[in-house]
Amino acid sequence: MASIKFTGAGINSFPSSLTDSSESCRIKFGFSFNKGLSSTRPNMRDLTVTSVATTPPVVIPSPAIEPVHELKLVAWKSIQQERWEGELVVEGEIPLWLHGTYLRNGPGMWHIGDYNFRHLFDGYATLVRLHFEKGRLIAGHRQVESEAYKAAMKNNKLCYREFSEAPKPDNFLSYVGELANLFSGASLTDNANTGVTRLGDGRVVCLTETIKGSIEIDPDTLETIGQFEYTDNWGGLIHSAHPIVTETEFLTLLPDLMNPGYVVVRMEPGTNERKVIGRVDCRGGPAPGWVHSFPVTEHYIIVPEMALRYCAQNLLRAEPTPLYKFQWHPESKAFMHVMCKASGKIVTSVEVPLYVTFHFINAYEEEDEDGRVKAIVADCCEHNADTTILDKLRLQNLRSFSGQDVLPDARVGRFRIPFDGSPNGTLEAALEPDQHGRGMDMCSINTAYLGKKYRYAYACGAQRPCNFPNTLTKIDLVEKTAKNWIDDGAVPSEPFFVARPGATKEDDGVVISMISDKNGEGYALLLDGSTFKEIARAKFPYGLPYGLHGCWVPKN
Ligand SMILES: CC(=O)/C=C/C=C(C)/C=C/C1=C(C)CCCC1(C)C
Ligand SMILES: CC(/C=C/C=O)=C\C=C\C=O
Ligand SMILES: [Fe+2]
Repeated sequence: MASIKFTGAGINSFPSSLTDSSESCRIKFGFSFNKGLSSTRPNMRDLTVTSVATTPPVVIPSPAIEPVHELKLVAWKSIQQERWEGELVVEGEIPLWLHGTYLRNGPGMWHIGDYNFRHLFDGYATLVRLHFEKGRLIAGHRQVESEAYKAAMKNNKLCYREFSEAPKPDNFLSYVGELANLFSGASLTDNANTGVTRLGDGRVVCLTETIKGSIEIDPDTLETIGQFEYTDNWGGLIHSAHPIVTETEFLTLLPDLMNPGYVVVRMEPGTNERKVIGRVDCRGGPAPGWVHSFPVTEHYIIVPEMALRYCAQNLLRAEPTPLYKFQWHPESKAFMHVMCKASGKIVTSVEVPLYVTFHFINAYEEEDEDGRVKAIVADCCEHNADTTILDKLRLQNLRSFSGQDVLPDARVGRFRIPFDGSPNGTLEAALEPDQHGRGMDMCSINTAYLGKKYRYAYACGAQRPCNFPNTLTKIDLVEKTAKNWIDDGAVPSEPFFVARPGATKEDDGVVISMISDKNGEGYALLLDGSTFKEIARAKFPYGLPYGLHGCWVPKN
């Protein structure tokens, strides 16, 4: 394995035409869809119901390997049927101004037949939709029909490389073929299971870390429209799972594994063409740090270089390592680079304390009394430079909570990146982590404050003991306090803030989350953005898987 080397300009330099793959293997998937449907592509309208009672769930046969402590919680269990839609009964009051659709994406099916996936991030994407109108709530979910998902259904086996799972080669020749496919990108998954975003032009795209896993969907029917194809010649295989998307642009980072660095690209609404803003070379090695997300300010793009780095050898392995496709290189140090958005020039690059993060929360520029930028502040959900969080997200760990407090501590990590030429930046907790139970991930802000000085962040926190963040928390970065919401034994998904139209206060709006409760059921929850008190909830016909990230599609 060690003798295999990447050749060419970089893993992100292969032409995208080579990354496409056919549905090479076809057999039936190991469970049936809704009753009465003969086709594997049922029409969404056939499934629409007006009352939750009319759609009995189709139950999937139990997985072959049962968890040690069987929980009723369904957050980590595969979705029970491919799709559903119906109106939910609302307890409490949905504000009449809330008009639009909240979409949430995330891994929702973790098995193929009787083969069980290992890691949370391996699951096939399940989209959930909450449509709010005139105080009513229509909900639905549907699987994203990626090539990886469709091939698994047809062949009853894994056909593409997922986050931790890889197809098993039958013999040495197919192993060599598999390696070739890895270099060309053909074997990488397009399972767009991380998030969903609404582009400035209104198109809605599901995303993951592989570029081919950018899939356009219809926000009304949740139907898969097809692969979102980037028409530039940049090609490339991987990008950040969390682009920065506004009404005027789509910004993302393309890690270059061959010549360690990151290319920063921008795409305008109405186009599929990414244009290069600039490039930053890594200061540590041997490979770029993992960039699941990155922050921006009004004038700068911050490129994080984490010591948890992509690892060519681990990319080639069929069996997962404790750090999956990554390796921890504390000796290589950690850095934050600041690129000017207008010129693409690196204005400063500082060494920072070691850190581990999936999610940046926000960043802003700090000015001196003459209005000159003196520093950048960038906040993230920081796991105390402890990489074990990745392994804690293995399904076996998530499914086997025994009452022990096994969730590693996390905090709001605040970087300060000085502009005075100092070689170092700082990283400190922005508030006492006990305020949010030392759990911290899956964050959102009022998007009107993106890149600007802000006060509030919403995230999942912890009430200990726990094995996963189990509260919703509203962080006040000025008062350095948190308000926490909990339903004992439940797992809430990412709290998503939607501002009230016309609001002038940062926290004037609602927070949407979906809860998987201890009885195996689930409900949509609305909290008041300011008081953080419940204003409405609506039970789903059956509990849904955890899910990851969401977006808001306003109705004009
Ligand atoms: C769900 C989530 O948050 C992250 C998903 C990450 C994925 C699917 C990463 C996939 C990858 C490969 C299949 C090979 C190349 C590296 C990497 C991008 C990690
Ligand atoms: C759910 C999660 C971390 C929780 C830890 O406390 C990370 C998800 C990352 C991908 O979006
Ligand atoms: Fe994420």
